[in-house]
Amino acid sequence: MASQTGRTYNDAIDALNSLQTPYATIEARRKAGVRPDAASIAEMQVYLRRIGYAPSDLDRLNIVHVAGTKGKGSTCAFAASILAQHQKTRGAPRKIGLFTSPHLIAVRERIRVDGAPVSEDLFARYFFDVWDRLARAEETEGEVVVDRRLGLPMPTRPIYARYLTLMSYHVYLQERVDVAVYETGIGGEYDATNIVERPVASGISTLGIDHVFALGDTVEKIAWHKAGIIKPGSAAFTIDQVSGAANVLQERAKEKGVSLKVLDVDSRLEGVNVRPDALFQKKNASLGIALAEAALQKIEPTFERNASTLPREFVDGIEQVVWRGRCEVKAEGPIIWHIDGAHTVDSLKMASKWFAGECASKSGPEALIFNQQGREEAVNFLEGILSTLKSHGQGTFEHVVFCTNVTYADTGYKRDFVNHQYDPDAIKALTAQHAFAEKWSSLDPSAKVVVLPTIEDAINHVRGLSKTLGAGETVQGLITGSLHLVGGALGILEGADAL
Ligand SMILES: Nc1ncnc2c1ncn2[C@@H]1O[C@H](COP(=O)(O)OP(=O)(O)OP(=O)(O)O)[C@@H](O)[C@H]1O
Ligand SMILES: [Mg+2]
Ligand SMILES: [Mg+2]
Repeated sequence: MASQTGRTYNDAIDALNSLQTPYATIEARRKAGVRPDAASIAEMQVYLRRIGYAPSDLDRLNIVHVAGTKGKGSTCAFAASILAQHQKTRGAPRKIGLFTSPHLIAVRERIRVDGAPVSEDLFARYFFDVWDRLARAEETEGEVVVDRRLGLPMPTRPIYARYLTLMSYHVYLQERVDVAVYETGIGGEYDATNIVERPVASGISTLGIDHVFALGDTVEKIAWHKAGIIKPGSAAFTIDQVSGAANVLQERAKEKGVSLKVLDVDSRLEGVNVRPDALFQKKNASLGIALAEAALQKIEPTFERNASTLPREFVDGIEQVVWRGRCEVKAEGPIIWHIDGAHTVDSLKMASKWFAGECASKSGPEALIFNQQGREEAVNFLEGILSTLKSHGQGTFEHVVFCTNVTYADTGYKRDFVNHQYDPDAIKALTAQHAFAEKWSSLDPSAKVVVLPTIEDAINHVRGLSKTLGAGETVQGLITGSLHLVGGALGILEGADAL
């Protein structure tokens, strides 16, 4: 039925893709120094009203809000997974929302209800509800100028990620979600998710350097943005941070009259199987626990925190959490794929350390598939990967492949991955990939480095290496550098409908 009206899931994704800011506009803004600011929030408030909601409606969602440079998604996944286990045994929360970004395999995974991505039909319905409401509101109200810097009227609809954020509120309010876990997109203060005024709790995961153009080039400036999700009257948690960042978080919390609780690794995690078994993940889990506890305290008057042991549901939630594309291992015959969406200096070191540990007991060649599109500084991330590997007793990669984020050799991007935000000429010419290759060859002249146009080509190249294996050997493949790369790779390894 939906197809007759031209309003299928695919139609929604096509319409959504039309809301991407084209590369040329991004460049022009960058040159003019236009950054997200308070106007971005004012606009989101107008859009929310135009789709029929007041900011206070969001209170019904009991939002758990998470910002941070790394570990946001994992923290959110832990919190949501704990809540899901609690729901299973105790019937509360009634319905759990989980809003994350970016997506790995399909856009609709960004908006989950009770663990599952919203179905294609529901996604299409809610997507076009919002689409139509925004157009109608503009027709009746006329154009609104919120952005005084540019003096331009607000576009009819917000851009891609902001549109999905707006839509998520519609989905969760309609579906009567009573706890919604929200990952910020970029930063916090001016992020589209920050129109929530009374979250149940805010959590700030590990801070570091990323999104320098939007957020600033020091960890202090970045911390200022992230602290923007701390709200008067709501609980706030973080884990230990580098000192500059920690101070800014505390100052900002104090200004708002909030006592920001700094969590150690939760001692109740002793004996709990946190995967991967790494400090960073235990920090993410600790934050997830505190956030879930805060949510349960709000919605379930009888819930009592037990300071010495974790309830069974919490342990199950942590041990059974699924967060795809992060520290994932997949065996494919003689190839063992290690898949991790790390894309900052620190997280790439973390991923390399994890890979080195996984390879310690294996024999056979190691192969890297890497990309990061549209960020020139990524060429400097390569050194960290190599030195981490070496310092953890692994040699180096025998084979290194750089490819674009284009999924398939024949058909190009999967619809959910169409991206207008990168320089199309650079993708065609494999400019970034050649720069990576040159850098890697200078760091490790013995590596066999190749540049290939698509993810599919890169995977097939590594598959080809298994033909020359000796007895008992496997190829250890690491796919990292970009969540788009990792999502495309999972799609290829698992079939196009992988989710
Ligand atoms: N607390 C942490 N500190 C450092 N690195 C981390 C941390 N948590 C996760 N990572 C690394 O970053 C990768 C991405 O984790 P995750 O998806 O939780 O982060 P995110 O903050 O949501 O990142 P994104 O910018 O992709 O949204 C992980 O696979 C892991 O390699
Ligand atoms: Mg990020
Ligand atoms: Mg994320």
